[in-house]
Amino acid sequence: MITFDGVTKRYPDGTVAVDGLDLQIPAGRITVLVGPSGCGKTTTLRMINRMVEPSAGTVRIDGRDVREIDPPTLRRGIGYVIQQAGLFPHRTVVDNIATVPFLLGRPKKEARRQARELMERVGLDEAMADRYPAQLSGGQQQRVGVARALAADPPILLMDEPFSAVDPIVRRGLQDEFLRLQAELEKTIVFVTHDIDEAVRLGHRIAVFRVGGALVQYATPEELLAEPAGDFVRDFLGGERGIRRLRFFHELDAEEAADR
Ligand SMILES: Nc1ncnc2c1ncn2[C@@H]1O[C@H](COP(=O)(O)OP(=O)(O)OP(=O)(O)O)[C@@H](O)[C@H]1O
Repeated sequence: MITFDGVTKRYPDGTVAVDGLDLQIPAGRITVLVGPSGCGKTTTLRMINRMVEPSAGTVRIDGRDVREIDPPTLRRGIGYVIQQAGLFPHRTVVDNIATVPFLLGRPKKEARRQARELMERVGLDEAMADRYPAQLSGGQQQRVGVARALAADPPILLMDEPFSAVDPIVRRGLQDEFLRLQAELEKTIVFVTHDIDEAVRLGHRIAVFRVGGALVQYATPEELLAEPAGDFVRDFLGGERGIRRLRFFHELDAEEAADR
């Protein structure tokens, strides 16, 4: 469990990016942070792995204040995936994925073998292994980014708009693959997006923020769609809320039917 307790981030220029945040992020589930541009989603995410330090309040992982853990140790247990994947351009796909195991001193052969296994897990053809990032499509690059973040088998994964740079059809494929993978791995995932459809599709819980860094609602997708907390959330869900709701329950029915 990741806990934010009265967390505020004020940048040196006075911008309050996150304001008095109390939030409990459950282990083993997908929690989505959603809201308009500049509402503090990325800042919130980065306070978990100490890329950003809070101005006030405490972030804890399983009860332990993250300030007590030095950043390299902390980050070994936290995978991080960003938009545009952030791959090393001069390393092959397989070596990009094996980066962290290499750093941890695992033998190269073993790390590469594991990287190939991960490629399969995230749906990448093994023929891609020796290519360089520039020789891949945007969707393939994102898959490499996810595989790389999983390589050290961290219990926590932070994902900042990981699927935003690809077209809607590819994005849908990545989301499906991601849900399948998460059902297997049960990581604690914190996922940032500004796309409410993506939030509803992926999140077990959704935290809706507004500009100024205030959390306006924290709920399951069902609760959010059925009872948006006020005009801001209602407007953010948009006029198509009824359609989204139908689609959401329709997908849920389909999944349950498939489970039977
Ligand atoms: N290093 C910084 N110095 C000053 N202000 C910053 C810094 N980083 C972010 N901000 C400001 O803090 C606020 C929140 O930014 P943040 O990136 O957390 O929002 P976001 O919700 O992730 O936005 P987006 O969806 O556009 O990425 C914004 O007003 C932003 O301009």
